[in-house]
Amino acid sequence: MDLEIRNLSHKYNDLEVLKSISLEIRSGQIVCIVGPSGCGKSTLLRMIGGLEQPTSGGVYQIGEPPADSLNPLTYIFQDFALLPWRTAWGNISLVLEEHNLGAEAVRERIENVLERTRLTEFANAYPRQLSGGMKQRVAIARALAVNPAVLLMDEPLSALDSQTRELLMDDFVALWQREAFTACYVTHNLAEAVALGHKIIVLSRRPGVIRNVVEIPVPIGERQHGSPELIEIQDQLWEMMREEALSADRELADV
Ligand SMILES: Nc1ncnc2c1ncn2[C@@H]1O[C@H](COP(=O)(O)OP(=O)(O)OP(=O)(O)O)[C@@H](O)[C@H]1O
Repeated sequence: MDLEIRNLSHKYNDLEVLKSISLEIRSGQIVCIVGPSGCGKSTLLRMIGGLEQPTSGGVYQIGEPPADSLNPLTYIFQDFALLPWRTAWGNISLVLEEHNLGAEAVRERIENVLERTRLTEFANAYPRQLSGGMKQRVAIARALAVNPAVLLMDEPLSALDSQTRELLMDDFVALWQREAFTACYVTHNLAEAVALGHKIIVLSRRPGVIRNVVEIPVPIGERQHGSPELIEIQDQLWEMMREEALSADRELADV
C-alpha cells in the first residue's frame, strides 16, 4: 500500500501550520521528514495517521494493506509508551488481544517480532529491567506485530543517548533489509535521516511548505556512517535548515 498526501494544508484557528503539502510514500520506502522546530512535522504525521483531519487536501491510501495487517497505520513514539506492569511479551500481546487471532497465531506473531528485534531472551522482562534502547525495541516489536502497512515514527530515537541511537539505527537498517517495511519518520537529527531515509522531505519554518526533496542514491544497507557522500548530503540538509532558522530569527528581530 502506498500513501499519497495531496495538497494538504492545515490551520489551528488563525495559526497556519502546513501549506500545500504533496508527497508520496511508496511501499517499502522510508520517508524522513525534517524541518525547524515548530514547522508542523508532528502535525503532518498525525494527519497521515488519520488522528486529525487537515483543513484542506487529504491523505489517500493507494492499494490495499497486507491481508494480515491488524492496524495499517501504526505509531512508534519517542517515549516508548510501554505498560510497566506487563512484560515485553505482555506489552506486545496487548495489541493483538482484541483481534480474535487464536492463541497459536498470537504466539507465532510475538515470537517472530521478538526474534526480529533480538529480544527473544527478554520476553519475560519488565520495562524497568530493560535499557532505554531495549524498551524502544519492544515498542518497535509491538508495532511490527500488527503487520502495519506504514509505520509512523515521531522522533523515535530522541529520548536515547547518542550511543544507543547509533545502535538502534543499525537495528533499523538490519530490520529493513531483512523484511522491507514502509515508514514515515519524523526527526530533528539529520544523521538519522541520511542513514535511514530513501527520501528526505525538508520542510520550511511555519507554515511548513516542502522546501526540498532529497533522494539518497546509496542503498540503505550500503551506507557507511561518516562516508563523504553521506556527509555531503547531511551538510546540504543542514544548510537548508540553517537558512530557515536564520530567516525566522530575522523575522523576529524585525517585530
Ligand atoms: N492541537 C493544537 N492546537 C493548536 N496549535 C497546535 C496544536 N498542535 C500543534 N500546534 C502548533 O502547531 C505548530 C506546529 O507544531 P508541531 O508539533 O507539528 O511542530 P513540529 O515541527 O513537530 O515541532 P518540533 O520539531 O518542535 O517537535 C506549533 O506552533 C504548535 O504550537
